[in-house]
Amino acid sequence: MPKTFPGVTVVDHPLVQHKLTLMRRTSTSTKQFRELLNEIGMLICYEITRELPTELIDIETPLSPMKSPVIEGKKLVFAPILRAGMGFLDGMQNLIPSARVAFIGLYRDPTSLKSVEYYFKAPEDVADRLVVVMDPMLATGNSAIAAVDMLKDKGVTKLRLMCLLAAPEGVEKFTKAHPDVHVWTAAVDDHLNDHGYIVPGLGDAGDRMFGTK
Ligand SMILES: O=P(O)(O)OC[C@H]1O[C@H](OP(=O)(O)OP(=O)(O)O)[C@H](O)[C@@H]1O
Ligand SMILES: O=c1cc[nH]c(=O)[nH]1
Ligand SMILES: [Mg+2]
Repeated sequence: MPKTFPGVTVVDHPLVQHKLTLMRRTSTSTKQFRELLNEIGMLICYEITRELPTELIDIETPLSPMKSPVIEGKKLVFAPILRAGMGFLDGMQNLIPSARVAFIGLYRDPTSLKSVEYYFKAPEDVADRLVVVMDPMLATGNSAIAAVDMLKDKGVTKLRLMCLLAAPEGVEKFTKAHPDVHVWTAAVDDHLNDHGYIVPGLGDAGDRMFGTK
């Protein structure tokens, strides 16, 4: 039985797991890595939005008028943590084009592993919306905790966290810091190494996406 973590949904759909295996491989190219992250992003977004409220609107089919459900995309904000969170954005915007976008600039200091803020830009009325924070990697949890702190400081109360890979240490720290924010991920791996990298993991997501190493 796979271990379960309170507050975390592991998206164990075979398509997601297959694509994640390809992403983990060292031999996967930068281009393939970006494409796979985008594709997995859409599949995880499908799960994250499963319980979004819908409203009935009046439409006409070729045969008859009817009331039919729609989601209120404008009430959503996608909030990628730069840089690696950008890898989810295209696919998610394809699924929900009317969602707003907030950019959260954070990097992880390689020695202290603390997150350092360098940019924040959100819609003015972000506090009235449901915000999906996106970052493929939840390692120590420091970046995701800081991102949610920044959004809560702006008055946001409805939040979800979307990742690709998490470490048990990061899951524990994040869910303790923000028990109200549910986490979706494709896997919770074994542990963090001495440099704060997820093992077995997939390496440095930002570097693999942008070819910076
Ligand atoms: O849970 P944490 O220990 O905070 O680690 C995870 C963070 O580290 C990586 O970003 P990084 O700082 O390498 O920036 P980048 O995305 O610009 O490469 C990753 O994309 C997360 O944001
Ligand atoms: O394993 C890790 C940890 C932090 N950031 C990454 O990109 N990968
Ligand atoms: Mg990085």
